[in-house]
Amino acid sequence: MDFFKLLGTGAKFDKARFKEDISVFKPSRRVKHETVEVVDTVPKELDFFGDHGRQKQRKDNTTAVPATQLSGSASRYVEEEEDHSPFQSAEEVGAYLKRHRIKVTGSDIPHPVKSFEMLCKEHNFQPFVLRNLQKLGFKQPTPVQMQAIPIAVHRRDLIANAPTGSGKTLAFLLSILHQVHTEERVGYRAVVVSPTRELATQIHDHLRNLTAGRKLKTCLMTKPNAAMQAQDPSMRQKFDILVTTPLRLVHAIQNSEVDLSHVRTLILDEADTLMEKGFLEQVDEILAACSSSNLQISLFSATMPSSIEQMANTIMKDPIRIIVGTQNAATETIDQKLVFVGQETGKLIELRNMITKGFKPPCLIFVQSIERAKELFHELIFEGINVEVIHSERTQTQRNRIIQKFRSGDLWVLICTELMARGIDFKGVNLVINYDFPQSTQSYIHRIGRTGRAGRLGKAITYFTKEDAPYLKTIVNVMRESGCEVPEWMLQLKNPKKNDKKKLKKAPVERDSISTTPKYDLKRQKHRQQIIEQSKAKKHKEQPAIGNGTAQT
Ligand SMILES: Nc1ncnc2c1ncn2[C@@H]1O[C@H](COP(=O)(O)OP(=O)(O)OP(=O)(O)O)[C@@H](O)[C@H]1O
Repeated sequence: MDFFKLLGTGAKFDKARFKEDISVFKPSRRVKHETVEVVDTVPKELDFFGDHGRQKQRKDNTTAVPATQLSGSASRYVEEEEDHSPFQSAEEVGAYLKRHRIKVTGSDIPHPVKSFEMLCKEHNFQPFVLRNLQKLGFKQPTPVQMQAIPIAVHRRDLIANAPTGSGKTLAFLLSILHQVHTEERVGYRAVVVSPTRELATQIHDHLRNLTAGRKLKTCLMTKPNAAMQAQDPSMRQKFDILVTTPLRLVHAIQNSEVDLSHVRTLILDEADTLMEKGFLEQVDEILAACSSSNLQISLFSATMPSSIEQMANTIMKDPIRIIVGTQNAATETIDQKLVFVGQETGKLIELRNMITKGFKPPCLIFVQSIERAKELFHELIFEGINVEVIHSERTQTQRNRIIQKFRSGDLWVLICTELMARGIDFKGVNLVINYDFPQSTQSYIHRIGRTGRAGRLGKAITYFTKEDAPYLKTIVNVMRESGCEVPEWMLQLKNPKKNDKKKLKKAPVERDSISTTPKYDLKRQKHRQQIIEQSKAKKHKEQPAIGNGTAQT
């Protein structure tokens, strides 16, 4: 215990430096080659792989990611003089797509746009869209925006696979704005479905910024909003665009609180997760309620396994498919690192070691369960770090408050579960720690994708124990695909069997609890707790029945 306290005592934060760090929360077009501090801290006795297992130390402040690697998906953030004149030939289109690492397949593919101005000139976008984009600091479309928007304007079904933080949200929101603006106002005409309430709220906020100064009405489907529309059906006619989670929308459909018969655009954000068991039935119900024969469906995600694409094809008409960069890879601006920690206890040692040496907040720490999130929070709260924990057992108000605090820089470390792995856009996150090894490649890509967004540099560290070692190759593959340096011997590791991967996805690896309390004490605590609970239950049984014969607790 004292040993851990000792490790934690050095945790100090330089407020001035932190203020400087959070300035990157502001939108920026330029890749900032900030100093990326790599703290290579595996205690020697725990360094299973010795020096081989470490990435090359990087303490430079200029070429953390070589400029050449920033071509393609990240090139939009590097100021470059582009020719914005219309395309003259198919060859020119091909060369442009290649330069921005956009692969597009399908029939009759519309040309990409080179600039937001081209949306007005060639696709009749309203000038207010351009004005609002300028106000928000968006000057050049990102590769996914260049190609996805014209496809949507041509009302084609779309499957878009682009890296985390590459601007997929703006891609689908701009398409929606163009569509709804030109139509008669008869209620909801566009619906965006996203897997979590946090993400839906973020998308809705983004939408409100884009529609500022216009009469377009957007609705974030919440319980009170649904109840209001149930009480007063005339309200439904007033809204144009709906942003929602699947479950909330299905409730509203079942209670006849919404009318989706005029919906012409349906966006499934984080589509691969929405098309998985658990959400799929809800998505089916939503599709059935969007009864217009003219329905256009778009799927967006940073990960799109082929099985999901096949399933998606069954609900789409002649879709066009976009892949930006390498399919199902992590963003290239993230420096990824794997750290062997021996056993569970090694993780806390490693984390405290890093805190002691100093790191660059804001930092997100992912664990595999709510219980573990609570445990880790209890360990870190006494470290003098500004830390919070977020998971689905916290109330919505608490969750909103925590997210707000993390965005504003009041929180330095946020411990979270898978709830925060997808879509959430914290621009300035410097570091993601996978305290618990992710349960799938997709989870890894999305988790680490909370850093290195919009062309910024980021760092991701994944701890692993002996129990995780059989799955290591899945992460090694992602690292290699996204241009990270991986030692040859790691590449020689065996891929886990399909069945094992499935098993891991269903249930995480069993782990000892996160605690610095010796196991013996923990057992005693548990035993004491059991005795208390048994005596409570006994008392409860012995209580006389009251009133109608029901015992009150
Ligand atoms: N054209 C642009 N120029 C500059 N910044 C942009 C542009 N488009 C989007 N961004 C910014 O990039 C960041 C990431 O965008 P967004 O959240 O849409 O990423 P995403 O591709 O949906 O990521 P994820 O897969 O993690 O959900 C946001 O902060 C957004 O404001």
